[in-house]
Amino acid sequence: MLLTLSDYEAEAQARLTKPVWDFVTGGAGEDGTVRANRRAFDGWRFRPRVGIDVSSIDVSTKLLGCSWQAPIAIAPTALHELCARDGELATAPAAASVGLPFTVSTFGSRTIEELAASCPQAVLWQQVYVFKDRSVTASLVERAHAAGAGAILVTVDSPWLGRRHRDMRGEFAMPPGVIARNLAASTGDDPDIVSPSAHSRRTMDPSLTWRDITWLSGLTDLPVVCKGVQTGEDAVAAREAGAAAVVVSNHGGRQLEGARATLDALPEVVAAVGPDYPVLMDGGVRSGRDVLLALGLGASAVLVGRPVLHGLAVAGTAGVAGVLTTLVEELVDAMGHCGRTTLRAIGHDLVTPTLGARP
Ligand SMILES: Cc1cc2nc3c(=O)[nH]c(=O)nc-3n(C[C@H](O)[C@H](O)[C@H](O)COP(=O)(O)O)c2cc1C
Ligand SMILES: CCCCC(=O)C(=O)O
Repeated sequence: MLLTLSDYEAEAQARLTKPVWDFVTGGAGEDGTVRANRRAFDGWRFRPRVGIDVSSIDVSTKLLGCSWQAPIAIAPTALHELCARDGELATAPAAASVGLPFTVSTFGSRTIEELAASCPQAVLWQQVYVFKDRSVTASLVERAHAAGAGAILVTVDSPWLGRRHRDMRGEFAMPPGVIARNLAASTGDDPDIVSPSAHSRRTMDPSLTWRDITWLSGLTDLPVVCKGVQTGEDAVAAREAGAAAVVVSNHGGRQLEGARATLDALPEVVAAVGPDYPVLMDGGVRSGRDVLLALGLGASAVLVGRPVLHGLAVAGTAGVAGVLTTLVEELVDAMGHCGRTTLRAIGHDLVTPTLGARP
């Protein structure tokens, strides 16, 4: 029975080849930060209130110029065709049916134009990297705008891709026929991503600074969101560079082994930018209760990465819709039991450190 996101994960593992499973699941080094992201949620418990009418619960929100049915978006992950034949073409209708934004990766196996045409109801965001060749980044932004995207997420944690031991030991190579078509539409040819790590060394720009974010913000009227911020200082710098929001993210533990859990970094970031600036987070969110803890610690919304790929591998569109619906239903359930009927009613008083879990 597919009751929880762990059920989808186990079923996905049974369906994917080992190299693809390792690529999706793995992180930098020995996966220490991947585990930290998950464990951090165990460090917090709820302080439920009772005596409050919870017969009607509204988890919808307005953020970054669009309406969301719940404070959850799909994080950008490369190449959905690794997990399902139609790739992102299967993901977009699931996001649209649940009413949540879908961030298309630079390395999407389908172009943002194809996705916008095939699923006009979907709220699509475009993730970009700052490439050495700035014209490729600018082209991604321009195409996203023309395709009707709602926001640009610029990933700032990737001078190159992290040292991912699982992929290095398994000598991961992209399966033949899996093509980064979204990037290809901006470079004009099929980018050689057989080794993602080698491709990143050739193309991603390690000289990226906040000046580049200012440049990027000047290219578009769309909200620009900085993804990959892990400190209060950098959140303030992102805001000064023109970002409309930040995503507290360590790239799902795939970049710096030893980075702290994102849930642990979140309160510092929220304190630095104040309550009126949108702070999103991702990394290890695997239930609606996790979503609620993140909101209690100050997040405006969360993104989910791997669980969407698990849903895709299990049952395409229906699988992704199942994963997203589960998260929303669990969030509503937990809010009711906590005596909270709207997102506005969620504050730091909702959470308390787990006794014995923290020094
Ligand atoms: C297979 C895979 C591919 C990813 N590709 C990208 C990408 O192309 N761009 C990006 O900014 N982040 C990428 N990420 C990171 C996700 O956007 C997100 O930060 C992370 O998956 C969140 O953690 P979670 O998987 O625990 O939810 C990728 C993550 C995975 C697992
Ligand atoms: C082919 C690009 C892979 C991207 C990726 O793995 C990541 O951003 O984590």
